Amino acid sequence: MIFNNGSKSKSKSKSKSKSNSNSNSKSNNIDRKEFISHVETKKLGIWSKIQHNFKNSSLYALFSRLDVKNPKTLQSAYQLSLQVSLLLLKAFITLKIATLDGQLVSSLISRKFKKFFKYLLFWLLIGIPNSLTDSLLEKSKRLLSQSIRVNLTLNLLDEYLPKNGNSTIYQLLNSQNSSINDPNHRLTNTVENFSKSISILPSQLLTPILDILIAANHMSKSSENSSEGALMLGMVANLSTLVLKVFTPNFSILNNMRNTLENKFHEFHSNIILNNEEIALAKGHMREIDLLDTSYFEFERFERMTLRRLAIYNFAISFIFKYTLGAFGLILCSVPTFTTAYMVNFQNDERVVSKLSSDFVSNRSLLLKASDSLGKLIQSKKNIQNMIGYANELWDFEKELIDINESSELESIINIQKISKDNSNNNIETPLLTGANISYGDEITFNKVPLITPNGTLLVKDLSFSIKQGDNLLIIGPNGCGKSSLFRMLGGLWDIKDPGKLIVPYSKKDLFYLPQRSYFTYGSLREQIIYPDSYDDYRDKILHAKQNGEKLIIDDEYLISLLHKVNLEYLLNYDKDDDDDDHDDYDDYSGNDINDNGSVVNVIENNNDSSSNNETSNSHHGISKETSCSANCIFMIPNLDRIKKWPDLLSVGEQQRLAMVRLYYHCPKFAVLDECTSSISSDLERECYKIATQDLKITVISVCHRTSLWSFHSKILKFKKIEIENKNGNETEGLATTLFTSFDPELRLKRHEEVIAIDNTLKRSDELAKRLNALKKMKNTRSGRRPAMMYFGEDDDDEEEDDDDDDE
Ligand SMILES: Nc1ncnc2c1ncn2[C@@H]1O[C@H](COP(=O)(O)OP(=O)(O)OP(=O)(O)O)[C@@H](O)[C@H]1O
Repeated sequence: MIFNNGSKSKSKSKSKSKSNSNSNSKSNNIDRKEFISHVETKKLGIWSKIQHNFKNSSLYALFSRLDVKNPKTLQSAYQLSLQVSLLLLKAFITLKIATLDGQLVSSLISRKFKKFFKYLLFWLLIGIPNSLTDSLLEKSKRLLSQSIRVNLTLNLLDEYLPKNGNSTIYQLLNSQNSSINDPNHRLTNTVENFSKSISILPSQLLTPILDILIAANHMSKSSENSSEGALMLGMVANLSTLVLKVFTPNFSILNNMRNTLENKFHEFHSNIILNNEEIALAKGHMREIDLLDTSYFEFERFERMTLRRLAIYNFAISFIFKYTLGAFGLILCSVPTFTTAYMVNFQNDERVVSKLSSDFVSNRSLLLKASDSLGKLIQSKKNIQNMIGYANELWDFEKELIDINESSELESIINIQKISKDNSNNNIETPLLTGANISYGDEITFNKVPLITPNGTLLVKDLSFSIKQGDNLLIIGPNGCGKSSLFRMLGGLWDIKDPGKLIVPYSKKDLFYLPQRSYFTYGSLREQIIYPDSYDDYRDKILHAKQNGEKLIIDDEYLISLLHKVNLEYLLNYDKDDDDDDHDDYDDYSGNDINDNGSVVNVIENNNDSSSNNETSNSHHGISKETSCSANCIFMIPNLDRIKKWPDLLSVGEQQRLAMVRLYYHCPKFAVLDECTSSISSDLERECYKIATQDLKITVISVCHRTSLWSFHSKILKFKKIEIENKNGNETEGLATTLFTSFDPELRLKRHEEVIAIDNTLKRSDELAKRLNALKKMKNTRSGRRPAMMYFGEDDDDEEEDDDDDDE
């Protein structure tokens, strides 16, 4: 089988070539390379060609990434060799059973009952190893599939969520060049399907080959004309495969199409789950049903088409291999019987008849099995094509992840080398940001940084500002001008393009980001607060602080005091009655178990080390025996262990307050607050800012619309959109400019209020001027008195006259 994804990359490079001339020449280069390699492979022999193509295949690339010394890889190799041994054993048993079948018939015909029962007993006994081999084979297939799956998943996850904290997922999902939009599907379904198809491959290939070899060998022993017969059988089999090609669909393409349609359907469902509240409030059910129906209908139509083609294919396989080849096999088996019967001196001797019957029965059973196996061998093409499809999908995914990570790793290495040269210190943590235009310091400085979106839209030509610790910065500007984009650059999600330079703190813990809606996980309340710290980090920090005799120890009590500060202490007793149910619901999810004190014990850790029962029964969140005594002192307050669906339980305002607690816990030097308190009441919002800026001395860079927060800032960065004339001479909104200055909140607020007052007065005077005009018009109409109408009462006229008097 030839594995090649060359055509895919060719079409990919072709599509890119349309977009610009650079990529055009690049794709031409790729085409030329492919052409040269194609010519080179043509010169090679068949075996070398297979080797060459295999080495260029996704399957090879995928497996070459696996670590050979990894226990999981060794386990897979062990399962594979076990499966091969079991298959050989199974073939041997099949041969024995076929021989026994023949001997049973022979003893029956010659009426040797003793022998018959002896063979019957053998036949029964051989059933034990046969059944055992079958069940072990099934088990080894599943274990092989499982170990391949675990190995691949771990490999992919290492690239997907790299330990160095690179924002790989963001770049994968937001990059213009990325073709991956279903990483979840690839990480789950595709990996599972791929592992399954690999695990059944040895038995799919080896069993039929062994069956055919055994049948050929057995027949050659029992018949004189076996070589001619085998030749004829080979020719018929060859002809059959040619006929079958007509009915065989391309399973790889079918598989890819199924995945695409299934993904689309899944995506619509995920959207509904994610936005359930918005859809319910907007009463958008019918619209969603339409979308789901359409995508399901497409999927269903495709499935029906596939089933139709599969039915024809299965019929062809069954008829051609089971019956056509089976019938031919029967003819071959019967040849020795007939040739013996027509021999000149043939006597109807019982011994000869029983020998002929025995040979016929064994040959027949082996040949029928072999013809059936040949069909299965042909059918394994379907599995191989599917497997190649899955391998392509997985390798495309992994390659994309590797490319993203390698580019940022290279930058990271360069930066670390730069730093270690300066500091002559080799043991340096990975920096907050990496890149050619990044340097480190105790400040945040943007120097002529062009603000460009990933799809190339220029938002601000050159953004420049600089803040040091204590310079709280307020960012204001109209919607869509690029305020959050600035934070994306600061967070390393978007590149800093030339000639821009960015100075940031080196350590990751010195900058913290709080968006309008923070991320909360299913888990304990403590986990929500300390995120992204793990329990180990939390414990280490406490132990470190205690060892160094620090005054402030950030432990459970401190967390509770923080919750008090933002009026969230009631979360400690949240839904107390439902606790048991909730624990039941989420224990499985978190891998945690609740002990008698209501604190959490990590089940995974327990399972990992079943030998140390005493150790783990005392353990808390994976903390080992040595530290278990201190663990009891660390996880003191069981109420913080309450596991809930926090994102669903909390209102937006509560989530924002909890996010502020998270900020206080981490207490970074700098914090980006992107409208993160917009749903908190004004008084509490001021209190939250006061704690951050004045009590904890966190330097904030905030986007906020309420003037009540201005007083916490000493610098301002103002975005203003500039109007650009387009070709038609119309003005359109385009770039934004920025102005960075010092900020006197009191003065600014006074001016702001003055501006509002003047604005209101102007508006009022406009209204008064309009009213005056209207009244003047009325008066002019009055002076040219219209004739009184028949149905106007006298009173009306009088009233109008009174009005006129008043006006005057
Ligand atoms: N991932 C992205 N890819 C491409 N363009 C983006 C991306 N994210 C944002 N943009 C575009 O960048 C522009 C600025 O967006 P940004 O989120 O920075 O606005 P903002 O000033 O924060 O607005 P608001 O006050 O509404 O939050 C918008 O036109 C938006 O469409």
